[in-house]
Amino acid sequence: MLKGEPLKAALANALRDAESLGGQERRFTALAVREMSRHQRLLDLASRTLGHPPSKIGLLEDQALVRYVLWRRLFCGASWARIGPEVKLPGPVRPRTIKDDLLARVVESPLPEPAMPESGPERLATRYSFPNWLVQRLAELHPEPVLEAMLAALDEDPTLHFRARPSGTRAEVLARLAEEGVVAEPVEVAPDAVRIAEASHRVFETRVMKEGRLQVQDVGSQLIVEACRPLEGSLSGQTVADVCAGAGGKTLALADEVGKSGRVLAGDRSRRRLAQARERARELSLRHVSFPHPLPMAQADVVLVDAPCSGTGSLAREPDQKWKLTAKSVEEFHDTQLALLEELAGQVKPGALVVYATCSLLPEENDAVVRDFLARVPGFTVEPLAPLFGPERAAVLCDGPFLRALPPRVPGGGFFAARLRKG
Ligand SMILES: C[S@@+](CC[C@H](N)C(=O)[O-])C[C@H]1O[C@@H](n2cnc3c(N)ncnc32)[C@H](O)[C@@H]1O
Repeated sequence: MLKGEPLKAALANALRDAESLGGQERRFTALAVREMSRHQRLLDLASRTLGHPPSKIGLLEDQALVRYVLWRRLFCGASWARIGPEVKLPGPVRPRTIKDDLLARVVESPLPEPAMPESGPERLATRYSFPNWLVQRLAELHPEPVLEAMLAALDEDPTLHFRARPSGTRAEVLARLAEEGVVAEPVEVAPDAVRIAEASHRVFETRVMKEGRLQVQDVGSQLIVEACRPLEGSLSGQTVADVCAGAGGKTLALADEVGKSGRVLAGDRSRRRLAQARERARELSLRHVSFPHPLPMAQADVVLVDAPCSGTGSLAREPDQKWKLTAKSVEEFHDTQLALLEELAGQVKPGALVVYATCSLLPEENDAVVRDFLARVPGFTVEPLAPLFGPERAAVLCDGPFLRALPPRVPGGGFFAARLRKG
């Protein structure tokens, strides 16, 4: 978990092996690990202020321990009486050189107000634990109050959002959840989106969930699927190619949209993720989803390119990514995204709609990819998304011709989509 593997995968592996942990302990462990990564910069500043700079703490395990006790102190308001037993180990289970009395001092010593940087972006980067380069880039795009609200939203453990299925049945699903004692509410900006207002795990035990009437899905992901709809009518009966289907989140939603008279053709470079997508489609008996290789792109009326990206819009869910990304990796994503679009442009049929989407906040991976694609590949035009969403939602969701869902105005992560029509 400390060696550069994505946190989500490392956590899943570690928890799989920790057979003795119960459900509540697993949830707490996952939360604690995410939080330590999420608030890393602020926790390290507190550690430095208390005279223990992380650079002077030799073992990574010890650094993690100090971050943990500081997270419990500063974000959970826990005292040493509570934290002490949590960090005591029955034996030499792992390397650890820090003694309990030092940890106790870290929790109990008065913490002077840490010296905050003066400059706007650096102050925000410190306050909300983001790398300077990313906040500086975002500060070029958004006024400070907007940026601060965005960073604050990305600095919180995200609320789980769900999609009511099939489309248009949200009110019924909400009523069924209420009958089962789960408090949930509609999310205004997306017609099928549901937010659960309490500890999210209970919803997984409900009948409505077990019947497959709810799917975990970000609000932004739901909007991207909506961006695949025709301006008039519905996707019913159409053929959609989901080029970067991953584990199938949007594939399942697209399958609901096209219905049994339509088809979803799903592909992805990762066989492992595609196997997960196949399994999920099988569980929901979505027989009109298939996984041909190569994808017969010329058969598709709509092609969704949910491109690999920096995931800067999903940093609330995957906080470790912010410490791994660099400005250079963003440039590399741009090149991959452009190559992906260029490669399929020649394969899609005339009249087809290509929806290009990311969960990135950065124009390098969004507007610039569309701009460079249009400059290099003739025959495509951008179709504005506002008419699809209607004026009220477009005012919140659209920026020029594009979908640009930004937290906290749109709950959940940040997303982008563009509609490209082949002439
Ligand atoms: C943003 S994720 C897709 C998420 C997925 N659509 C969902 O809703 O859950 C991007 C995906 O693109 C895949 N990918 C990366 N390069 C690719 C390529 N050249 N062709 C197809 N898929 C690719 C990755 O394996 C990854 O699963």
